[in-house]
Amino acid sequence: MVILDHIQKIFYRNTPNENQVLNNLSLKVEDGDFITVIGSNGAGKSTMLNVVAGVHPVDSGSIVLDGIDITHLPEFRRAAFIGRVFQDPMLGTSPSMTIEENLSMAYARPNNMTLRWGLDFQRRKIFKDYLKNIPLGLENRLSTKVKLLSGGQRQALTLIMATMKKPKLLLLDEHTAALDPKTAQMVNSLTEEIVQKNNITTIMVTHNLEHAIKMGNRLIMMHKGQIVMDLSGEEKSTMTIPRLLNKFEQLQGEKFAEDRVMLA
Ligand SMILES: Nc1ncnc2c1ncn2[C@@H]1O[C@H](COP(=O)(O)OP(=O)(O)OP(=O)(O)O)[C@@H](O)[C@H]1O
Repeated sequence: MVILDHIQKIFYRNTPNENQVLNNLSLKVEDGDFITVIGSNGAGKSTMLNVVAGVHPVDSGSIVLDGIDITHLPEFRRAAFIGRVFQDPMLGTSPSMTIEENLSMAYARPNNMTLRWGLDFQRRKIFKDYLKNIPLGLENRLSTKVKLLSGGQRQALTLIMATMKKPKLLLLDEHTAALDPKTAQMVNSLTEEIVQKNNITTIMVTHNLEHAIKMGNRLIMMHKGQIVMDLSGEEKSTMTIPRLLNKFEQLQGEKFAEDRVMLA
């Protein structure tokens, strides 16, 4: 279980540009929850993921994971049990290394954070088996350098690397937003499959309202650094895009047409 308790995050504190981005935000994430997170630009969605991952320190409040207070744990220590996939397919993998070298590094974590990873017949077989699950033919390209892969192939690989050692928590920050719709669908299906199969607790930020409704078991909406809607069960499955847009418009006090929400 992950508990965010009254988190405050202020950028440029005590300056004319002071910006309170997380405003007393509290969230309890149950084991096995797959939460989709929506909200308008600047609502604080990425910042919430970043404070959980330890990228930014919080100004107050606490973060507890499985009963352990990780509020002040550095990012690299949290990386041992928190998997992340970002929007940019260039992040998350080492481009000049081969697919199998990248997988091997991920496989060595969290016990071995050095480059002392090895490749042998058995490991190659494990990697091939992982890759066989994705309809991209990567299982036959283990020695291809990652920089030669498409964005979708890289995101799929990053997802596999982030979940290979079953993290306690998986953070997905618009991880399909930069992909074409068909590839995004493939990566989303792979996400659901991996998350369900391994019962990985997941928080996924998305601007795609259809994905937010269809994927996961819980949907939260953020606005001005707070959670303003938290749906699960039938309330979530019967939610519609027009009703979500309506809620956005009520919160913003204006028509939502100019925001970056996609209706695809
Ligand atoms: N590292 C940072 N330093 C200063 N300000 C930041 C930093 N990261 C985010 N912010 C500010 O925090 C606010 C919220 O940003 P955040 O990226 O969390 O929003 P978001 O809900 O993810 O938005 P979007 O949907 O546009 O990605 C914005 O005003 C942003 O400029």
